[in-house]
Amino acid sequence: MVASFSKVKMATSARRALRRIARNVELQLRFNFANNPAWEFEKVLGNGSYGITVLLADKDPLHIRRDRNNRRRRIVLKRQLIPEQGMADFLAEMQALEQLRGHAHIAQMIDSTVNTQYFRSRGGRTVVFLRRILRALTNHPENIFKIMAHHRGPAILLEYLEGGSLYTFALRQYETNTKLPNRLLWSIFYCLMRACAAMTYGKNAPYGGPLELEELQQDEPHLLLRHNDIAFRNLMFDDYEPQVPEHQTLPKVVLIDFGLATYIKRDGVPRAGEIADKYNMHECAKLMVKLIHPRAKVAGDLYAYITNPPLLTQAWEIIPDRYGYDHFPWVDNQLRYLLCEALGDLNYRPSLQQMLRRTRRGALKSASAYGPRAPDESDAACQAILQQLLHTPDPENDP
Ligand SMILES: Nc1ncnc2c1ncn2[C@@H]1O[C@H](COP(=O)(O)OP(=O)(O)OP(=O)(O)O)[C@@H](O)[C@H]1O
Repeated sequence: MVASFSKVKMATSARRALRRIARNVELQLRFNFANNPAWEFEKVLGNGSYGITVLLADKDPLHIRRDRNNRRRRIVLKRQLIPEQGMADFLAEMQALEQLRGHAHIAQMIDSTVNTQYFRSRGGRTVVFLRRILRALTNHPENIFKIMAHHRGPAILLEYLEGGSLYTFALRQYETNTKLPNRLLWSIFYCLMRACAAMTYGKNAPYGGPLELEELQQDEPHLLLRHNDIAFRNLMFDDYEPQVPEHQTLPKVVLIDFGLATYIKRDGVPRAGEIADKYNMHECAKLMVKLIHPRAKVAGDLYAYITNPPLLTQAWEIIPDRYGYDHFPWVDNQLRYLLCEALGDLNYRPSLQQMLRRTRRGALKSASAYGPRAPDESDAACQAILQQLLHTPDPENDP
């Protein structure tokens, strides 16, 4: 009892210390950007154990550098909290994001460096002055590294995904006890499967090119990439895409944060690709169950036997119980049984190819495909729910 009390105390003081360090790094960054003619520090987006993530905006006084929605360009900057700590996480994230650049369901890395000090200006005062003016006019994102050049350590620049995170979405859904339309559930699930497909092959596309919707590749070697941190907070809503049927009425969901990503060793591991796929898909399927039943016990290793189809699964709580009572009658049966399979015994889980096919079919179902027990599945109802769960300002976090 005493030992566990002191453990809690240590964890609390470690958390407090981390918050203090993050606050200091934030102040330092605010100071760095305070009088910069090109970039402005907008806000802190979050911080983990090793890094801080902030939002920067292009000052663009002449209104010549707008984003695709004709708004000010914004960029996400990730940097270390403490020099040398978490270097492996940064390197892992840079490597994975570089390889996956060009995939539609992965956050797009604009640029990265292992050490911002490489960007220190050299030359006399006049040269430095002229360079500053030129930079303010063109304002290449690389300038951000130059602004931080007197700090040691890695930094990553990412495209800003402004739709909000699935964490906020799931939390508000839970708090408001909202039944999600099946179309929204299928659409999110399909995006997650596409993100899993993205992790099977590298694209190494240059930044700024068109994004490709992920399909499994027969001829490419499997990347064997495991994300290791697929969680609501690491999934972000992006934009609607009029040219992509499944993103026309519902926005795309994108995977971020590859700091804990690892590659399965190819040598001597039979079916290593399948193992990587099933691991990533399993994490996604657990999140989907949580969106249907926020209190479901899918976090541990608790499996139960179901009879139809006969299998051991972690998703038993979302289908009718053994007395035939259905707690979630409004949720599409195809979706629920697919989740039971995806969270079933490892040897019987569907392949990524099957998951892609079945989630695509689900995501393309129309609003009228659902019976009277389903919630309102219309475009307007789905958008109203997104509006309520994502875009309503949070008085605590968005004062
Ligand atoms: N490209 C992005 N667009 C918008 N918001 C982002 C983006 N990348 C990160 N964020 C926000 O910043 C938060 C922290 O980012 P990230 O998860 O990459 O950092 P981290 O230090 O690894 O944090 P954690 O360990 O908590 O996952 C995210 O939860 C998300 O809300």
